[in-house]
Amino acid sequence: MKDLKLSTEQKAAYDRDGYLVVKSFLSAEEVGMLYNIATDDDVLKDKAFDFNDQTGKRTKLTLWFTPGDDAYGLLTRSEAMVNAVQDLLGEGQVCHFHSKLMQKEPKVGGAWEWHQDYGYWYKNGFLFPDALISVMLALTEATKQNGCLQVLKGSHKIGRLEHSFAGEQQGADMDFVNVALERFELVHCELEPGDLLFFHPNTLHMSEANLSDKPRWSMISAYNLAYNVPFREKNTSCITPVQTVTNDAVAKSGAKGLSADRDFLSKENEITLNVK
Ligand SMILES: O=C(O)CCC(=O)C(=O)O
Ligand SMILES: [Fe+2]
Repeated sequence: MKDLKLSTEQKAAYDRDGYLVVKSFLSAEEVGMLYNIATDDDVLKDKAFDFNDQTGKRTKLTLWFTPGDDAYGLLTRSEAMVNAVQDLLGEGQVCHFHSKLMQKEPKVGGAWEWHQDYGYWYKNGFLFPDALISVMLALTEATKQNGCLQVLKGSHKIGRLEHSFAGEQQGADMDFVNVALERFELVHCELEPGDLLFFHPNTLHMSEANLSDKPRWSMISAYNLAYNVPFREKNTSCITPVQTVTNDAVAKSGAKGLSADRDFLSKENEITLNVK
């Protein structure tokens, strides 16, 4: 794992563009181990649920809140990751809101409509979007062919847009999205395994269905600063400061998978499916 010391230029790029790519954060061995856990682990499979797009295509995802001492928990608690998040979010105690393993399978992996993550998190009752961030870690390569993430560069400056249901997802108001598509540059965030993509909760993003014959797996972790106390979300991980571990913890974890007694999200408890 690379010790991420973000430069002033990288921080400025995040503030200006609403996203930042960091190449080769994990070594090939580390990302190989994480991908093997993701594909072989029965707990991760059992706790996965389908999230359907508008056309009925599905993305499997497994979401948990509190980071443990398994390889994924250690990764999200690593000093490198937490310090990078701290650099981008500024002052406050860094907390892990949740991580989700996105399993976009060949031919069936669904699309994600244009949205802002704050379209969801507003419904959880978070007041301060600037205190939240998403970090995508590529476990496989993500390309145009297998449905990599697309962002509108600089669109986080718009502020929160209205969101409504698009399948089971939250989609941003398309009148605004269509204008934003004319005014902001569209960037395909192609990633290699082990790369990171940080993005602001108001950055408009989407991804196409995976019609290729290659899987597109990734983990998306969301972090929050402790002062940003949500009024609907009942899980306390988002206001519990991360207990950091050293950067070699993942490599030393012995490929430990998630335990079944973690606080996994079930679909019935997903707030955005229940709040209008
Ligand atoms: O994995 C993707 O393509 C996008 C997922 C996403 O934007 C989300 O879960 O909020
Ligand atoms: Fe998103």
